[in-house]
Amino acid sequence: MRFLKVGDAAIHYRAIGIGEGKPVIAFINSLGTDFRIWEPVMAALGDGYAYVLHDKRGHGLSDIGKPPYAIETHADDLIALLDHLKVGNAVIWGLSVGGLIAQAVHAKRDDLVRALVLSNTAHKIGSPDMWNDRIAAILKDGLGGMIDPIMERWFTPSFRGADNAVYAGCRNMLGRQPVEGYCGTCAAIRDADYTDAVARIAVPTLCVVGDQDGSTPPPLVRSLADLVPDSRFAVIEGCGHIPCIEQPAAYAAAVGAFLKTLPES
Ligand SMILES: O=C(O)CC1=CCC(=O)O1
Repeated sequence: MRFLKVGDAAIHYRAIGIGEGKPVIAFINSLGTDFRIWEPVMAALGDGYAYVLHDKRGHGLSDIGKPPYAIETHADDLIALLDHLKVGNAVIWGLSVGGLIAQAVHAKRDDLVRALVLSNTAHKIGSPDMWNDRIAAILKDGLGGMIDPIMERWFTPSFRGADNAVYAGCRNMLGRQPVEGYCGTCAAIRDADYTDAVARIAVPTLCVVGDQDGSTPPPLVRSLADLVPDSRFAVIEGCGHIPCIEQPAAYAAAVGAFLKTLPES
């Protein structure tokens, strides 16, 4: 179990295969998840890559620090971790708010970024009213009442079966995130607008989305791809907002095909 103190927060992380000469992938999680969501994708991609995973502050085993956060604060946590691990030139693969954080990492430190995978994300997600309503409701009543509507955006109906133990585990994962940390990251999403910054992305970029994503639907992710110079766009079939859980094999295949096109680092 590894932690790195970054400012006021201990960040929980895992590093696999770093220093072995393999291309490095740094994953960034979505809202309300911890880094275990990447296990099926790492299994599908195999040991030809090195991996860096971390729990955003306010999530998983990381400290909560001082919410509300900014996307740039989340980006600084990953930047500190990559510097600590002496990793440069990594594929930064961000899911949902993780994609916003990936955009911020590129804007701040493009020397760290070999390529971007912007998954189920956008340059701007939702509206301030939507995020303020969600924050107010969760601070008042907790996450419990939000789990069902969030699950409807995360997963397709066929995945949300009562007998699907993985689905049950994902409900537990969301419901057990600290309210202050979850709302802290909601505020970061509310305040983020990378519309101008994404036009300056100068590394190979794949924008990818599930065909039934209820949080960042395909037309929104397509609009992100249209803003990023020379980006690629892919859709994962039979999939909601969390493809690393719902369709890990197809997701790893789509991103793996993109990674194989990258110039040698
Ligand atoms: O909670 C949702 O609707 C899904 C989501 C939005 C941003 C993020 O990271 O997850």
